[in-house]
Amino acid sequence: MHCKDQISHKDYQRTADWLLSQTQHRPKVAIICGSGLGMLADTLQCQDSFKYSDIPGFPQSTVQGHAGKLVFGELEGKICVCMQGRFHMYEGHSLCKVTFPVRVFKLLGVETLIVTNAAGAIAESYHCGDVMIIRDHINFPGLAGLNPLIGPNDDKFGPRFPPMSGVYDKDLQKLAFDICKSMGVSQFVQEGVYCMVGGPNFESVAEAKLLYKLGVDAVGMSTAPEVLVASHCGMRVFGLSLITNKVVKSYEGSEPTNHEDVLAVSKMRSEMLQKLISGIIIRMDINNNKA
Ligand SMILES: O=P(O)(O)O[C@@H]1C[C@H](O)[C@@H](CO)O1
Ligand code: HPA
Repeated sequence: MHCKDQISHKDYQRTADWLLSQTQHRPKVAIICGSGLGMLADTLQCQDSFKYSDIPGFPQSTVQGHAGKLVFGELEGKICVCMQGRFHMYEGHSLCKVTFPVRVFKLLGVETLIVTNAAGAIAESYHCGDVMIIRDHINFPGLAGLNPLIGPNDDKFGPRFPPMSGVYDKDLQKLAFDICKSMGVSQFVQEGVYCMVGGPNFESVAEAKLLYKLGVDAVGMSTAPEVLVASHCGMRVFGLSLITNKVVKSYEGSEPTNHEDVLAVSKMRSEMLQKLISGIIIRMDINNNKA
């Protein structure tokens, strides 16, 4: 079920070739926008934008706060492609579909993947509106055998047994910290472990307590499969979680989490995230090519 629709190299190539025929942009950086964070794409200049429904082979977004558009453009001369809306396992997509765009990006020539997500705080010291630089992840569905790399390995993308230690690029983490310092927002910045759960329900109190004991700092319903597939095919990866809610860890008197609050907090911090990600891309070491 994780990869019920086995996708062949030709399928990824067909989508990549179509995109290359529709835009002059040749991105080196791809950004996947989390819930309510799609406005990051608005910072791109000279945009070419494609609805997912118009892109051959692309899955469709079904979640509120995920616009369903692929936007190509420039940031101070650096060429980027931005997913305004990602695909989640809980929408019913197989993990091959969830991660389909990442392999298409690889074939477009992308070398660095930036992932963002909305996540709930498990760590006691985190507050709503904090930004967590992802140091590592726990891929719960992956540990249980729901993994996009299950099935015949495509050696053209990467090895059968890819390592997952050190996947989140340390230099980019340091750069992000430095930029936060220069923006004067260090007080909102955390560094920690993201845990992917399957969703779509938010956690029970007992599950939240379990995640706390496991050393999870923030929990969400995405990101790990995309990071896995990007790392498998040799991309550099950087990830940010926007803390949109405190996960309920007590049976006494806490408000339950809801998606509307998640979107409201994303909106509140969108400008800061836009500036941070633009700053990273502008100062990152990348080469650009035009078609
Ligand atoms: O796409 P992300 O991981 O940002 O979305 C999170 C997880 C759920 O899709 C949704 C819950 O509000 O936000
Ligand atoms: N749990 C899981 N996913 C989430 C949460 C949460 O509390 N907040 C935003 N995405």
